[in-house]
Amino acid sequence: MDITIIGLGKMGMGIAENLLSHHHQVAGFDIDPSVAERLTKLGGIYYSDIEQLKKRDKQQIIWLMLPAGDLTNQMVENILSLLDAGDIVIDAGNAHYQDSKNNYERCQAKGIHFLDVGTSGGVAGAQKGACMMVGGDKEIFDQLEPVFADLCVEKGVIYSGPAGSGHYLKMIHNGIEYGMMQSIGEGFNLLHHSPYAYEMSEVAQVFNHGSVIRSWLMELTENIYRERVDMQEIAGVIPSSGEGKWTVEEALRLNVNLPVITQSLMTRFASEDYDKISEKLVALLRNQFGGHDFIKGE
Ligand SMILES: O=C(CO)[C@H](O)[C@H](O)COP(=O)(O)O
Repeated sequence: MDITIIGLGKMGMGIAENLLSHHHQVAGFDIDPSVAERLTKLGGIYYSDIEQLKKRDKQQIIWLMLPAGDLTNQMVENILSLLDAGDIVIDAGNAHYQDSKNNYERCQAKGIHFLDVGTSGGVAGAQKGACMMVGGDKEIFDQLEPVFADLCVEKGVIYSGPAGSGHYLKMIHNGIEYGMMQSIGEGFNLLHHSPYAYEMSEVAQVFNHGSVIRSWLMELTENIYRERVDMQEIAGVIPSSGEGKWTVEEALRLNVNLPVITQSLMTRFASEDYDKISEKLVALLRNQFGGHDFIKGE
């Protein structure tokens, strides 16, 4: 099929590569023109101007791979005026599901189809075989099913239901990802403090062979230890892009218990809090009431 990708960062370029390797025609636009060379080398066509979308006289399939939020929503708004009824917009970024429901409605109002696609598998997955969770109209999913089959690993694609359901599923997926990563981090931290001199890469390797906790994250853990990364040189700060927070917000909205994922999110926030006023205040309070020592900062 003929697909235009908007957003040729790591994920968008990976999708372009994957599509081209499956003999689809790919055009692409990105505000950074330096990506043009890579896309053309892969066999795609680079659009230097979004207005080039106007030129088609057949159904267009637009694949958005942009940062979630304003950038994606604004791009949907921008391209609506360039597209015709019957065209298809796919948002395969990490949008909030409510944004996707709104974007679906905005497209529908102009007779344009919209699919929200939660994409997992990282950069390697985008290039070689991803996992995709697709929300929107079933007949549009059915039309594009061969494309999803090409992009995904076997059994790695699901039609998840109406608009928003793809990104909703990806949101929960990422919440689970937070909890799993936090659990691995904590377990290995305890091993570092243990009385035994474990070889951590060997531990990760054995955890990955036949054990209950074998997983891609554990494979990545093994890679990290095999690379002999000096942990002293890594700041213990974990940024987050939003999906974990949205997962916690959804649990609060639905009054659903979510302790592990919530704590994983809070641990990220704590890691980013350089001032640590809460800990400092607690130390000062116990000094005030009990005369307990506190440690002065540098
Ligand atoms: O979608 C992903 C993997 O499934 C991304 O890697 C994810 O967006 C990273 O999220 P965060 O920055 O919150 O850790």
